[in-house]
Amino acid sequence: MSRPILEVSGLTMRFGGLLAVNNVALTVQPKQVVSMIGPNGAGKTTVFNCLTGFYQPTGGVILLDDEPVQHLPGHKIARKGVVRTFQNVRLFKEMTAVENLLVAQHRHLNTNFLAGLLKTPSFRRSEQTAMEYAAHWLEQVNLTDVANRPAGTLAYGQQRRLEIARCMMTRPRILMLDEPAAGLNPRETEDLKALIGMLRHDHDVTVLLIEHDMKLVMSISDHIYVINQGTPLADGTPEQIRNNPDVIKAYLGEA
Ligand SMILES: Nc1ncnc2c1ncn2[C@@H]1O[C@H](COP(=O)(O)OP(=O)(O)OP(=O)(O)O)[C@@H](O)[C@H]1O
Repeated sequence: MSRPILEVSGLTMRFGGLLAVNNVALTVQPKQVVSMIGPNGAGKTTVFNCLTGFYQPTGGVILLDDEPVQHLPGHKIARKGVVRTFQNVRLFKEMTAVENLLVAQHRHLNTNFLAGLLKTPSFRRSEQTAMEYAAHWLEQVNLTDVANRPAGTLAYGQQRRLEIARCMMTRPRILMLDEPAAGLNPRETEDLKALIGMLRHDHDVTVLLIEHDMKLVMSISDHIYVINQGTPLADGTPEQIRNNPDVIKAYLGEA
């Protein structure tokens, strides 16, 4: 097996008297789809917030390609290729779908002020490349037809796909999706599943998923971590998790 792209040990996050994340460990191999499940308030989003530098964890080690990153701010972690979506869609609603993708591209653009003012050939080339890349991703997520519509007017499932495309504009290595199927109908969830599979197979992306839709989790994950009240309860393949008595009792029994 290759070296883990992400290895988390002893991750702990305390908010005053509340231990929201207690000694969580995760090992993620490149190109895997790894899911985190657990009831509401289990601490899953807090783990995401620690992994993306939004919170500085109270304790623990986060290794990205063997390099400790638990002390780094969010923008530095993003630069290392870790990007995420949020539970609630966070698009620029007044901007068109394609504009939403172009704003994510700024790091790869030639943003030299003078070059932009003078519209130098290299600036134009970099603008052209950004536009082509945005068109590519709109096509990949099947949104070419609505490229010029304000993002806020798109159907919910389309907005979710646009968010993923926006993440992909930054050429991530790890894509973290927080409840991407929430609010989707069964067909949109199937589209999402196909999209995640395509990202992994065609774009070498590693996917970390928080999701309550057990059918999706079971069908797409290589490995699943179960968290309960901030504490790891079990981890394993979908088959192992499906047959784990503690998990059945705590979660799957009601699904
Ligand atoms: N910034 C914060 N300050 C104080 N408490 C917080 C903060 N963020 C999260 N919590 C608390 O930490 C616990 C874990 O919350 P978290 O959102 O991580 O759970 P979750 O598993 O993602 O839940 P859900 O499935 O509902 O999204 C909750 O009790 C929550 O109220």
